Amino acid sequence: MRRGSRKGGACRGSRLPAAAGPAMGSRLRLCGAALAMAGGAALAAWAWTRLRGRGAGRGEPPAPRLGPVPSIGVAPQGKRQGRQILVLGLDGAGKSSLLQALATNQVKRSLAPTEGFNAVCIATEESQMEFLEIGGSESLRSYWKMYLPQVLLLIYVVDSADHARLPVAKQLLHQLVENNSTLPVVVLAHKQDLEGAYCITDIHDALALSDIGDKRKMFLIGTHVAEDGSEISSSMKDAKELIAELFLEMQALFLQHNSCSCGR
Ligand SMILES: Nc1nc2c(ncn2[C@@H]2O[C@H](COP(=O)(O)OP(=O)(O)OP(=O)(O)O)[C@@H](O)[C@H]2O)c(=O)[nH]1
Ligand SMILES: [Mg+2]
Repeated sequence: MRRGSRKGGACRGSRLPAAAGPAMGSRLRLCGAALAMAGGAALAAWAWTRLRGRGAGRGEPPAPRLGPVPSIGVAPQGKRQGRQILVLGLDGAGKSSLLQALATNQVKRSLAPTEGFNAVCIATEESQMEFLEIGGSESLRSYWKMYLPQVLLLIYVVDSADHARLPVAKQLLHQLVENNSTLPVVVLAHKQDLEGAYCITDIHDALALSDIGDKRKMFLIGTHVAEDGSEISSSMKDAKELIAELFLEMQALFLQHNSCSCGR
């Protein structure tokens, strides 16, 4: 396996330029520090302003809540169907840290492993995004698949420097989406700040993303949350904008589908 550059940017000696896309056979967009997009123009209009404000309390999004894994079929599922974004990945990949940063625009690394689920809400002018992280430890992975049918979008986080566990991360991702050929997937190649972190091209290869169907929308973005207290990196902002836009798009499709079903 080749080693890549840090910081989620261009990949030294990579076979794929930052803006490569169609040649990969799927609708994957590779996104570096500047969120290079390629191929057909899904998500052309970024709407960062939609993400501002309307959180709980003093305009701040609520802090992540921790809790036990809910029984399947009850909250946080149920009537929230069609609004949730599922966040999965191996333990320690950085899911909670990422969510914290996305919710507050500030970096504050989470240190405690998620022992159940972690629900984070980000309100936008148009909708309310509900992120649901299920912890990545082995005992919790059996719950992952149960949440898939009712979410609009899957965010899959990998620790780009955890080379040894990339094959496991790949296997789990492939198992997750094997029976769902259209669920959009955003892969976050996280911890790009770490020495030895694989760049997005290497992560693309290690996860065999080309093999995950050609019907779904798929994106790969390098991210990191570097320093406590600092503002989030531009790649994190790009990821947030991408997720918000994709979420709105999928929610519109979901509502359209539901109203058609009701009219029958
Ligand atoms: N260097 C570096 N460390 C990070 C980054 N993001 C998170 N971490 C650290 O990685 C460790 C795990 O982070 P978490 O956010 O708890 O990981 P998780 O995926 O939520 O793990 P589980 O809840 O156990 O599934 C923590 O010590 C974080 O401080 C990053 O971008 N760079
Ligand atoms: Mg966590």
